[in-house]
Amino acid sequence: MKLQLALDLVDIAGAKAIVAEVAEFIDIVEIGTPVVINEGLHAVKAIKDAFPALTVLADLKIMDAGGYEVMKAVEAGAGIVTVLGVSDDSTIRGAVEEAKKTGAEILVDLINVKDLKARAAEVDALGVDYICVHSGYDHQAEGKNSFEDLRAIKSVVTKAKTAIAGGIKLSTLPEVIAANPDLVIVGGGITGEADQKAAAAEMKRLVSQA
Ligand SMILES: O=C(CO)[C@H](O)[C@H](O)COP(=O)(O)O
Repeated sequence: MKLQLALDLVDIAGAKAIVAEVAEFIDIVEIGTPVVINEGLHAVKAIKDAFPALTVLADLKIMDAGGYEVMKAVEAGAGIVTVLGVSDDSTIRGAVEEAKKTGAEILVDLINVKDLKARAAEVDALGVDYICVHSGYDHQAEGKNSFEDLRAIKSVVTKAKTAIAGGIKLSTLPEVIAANPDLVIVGGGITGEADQKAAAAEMKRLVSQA
């Protein structure tokens, strides 16, 4: 089981500072959608240049032009790029085809998908690398999480790795780990802590035991 740090509410300098603190405890660093909106793909390049050993995930939440947008993110240094599960199959196919040219990976984010099991099975058949259940900030504000959703998609996904994101904290991590995802994505559960290094270290310890 791997641990991904999601960086959403920082600029490039802030992202570098946090990653420098916790790099030894994370497998993947996510340049979150708000960071890409603010800074562009320069943020992906800056983090990959500064931390070449880390896989950088570009959370572009692609909805159209999958091949082209994946190409640009990979050029910037992304090893994983996100595409929305609600996008058309042709968009996901284009993203997968482009990623395969360079060995990059595609994570499909099922945020706002209504029939999770059906879409997860369809997306799995398209050859994506990760399928992620996700309660975004707006859903978290309504008190939702994706723990049950993870169990649901794990019953139908046979090829892709599974991932979970959205409001995961140290206190809820054991419940997440019990559902056995391949990848746990944590943003505020690390970045919002006074001691980010200690939070990341403890999360890594728990995830590594699974
Ligand atoms: O993609 C995102 C929001 O759309 C976040 O990166 C993801 O939800 C993880 O962050 P947090 O743990 O703070 O919820």
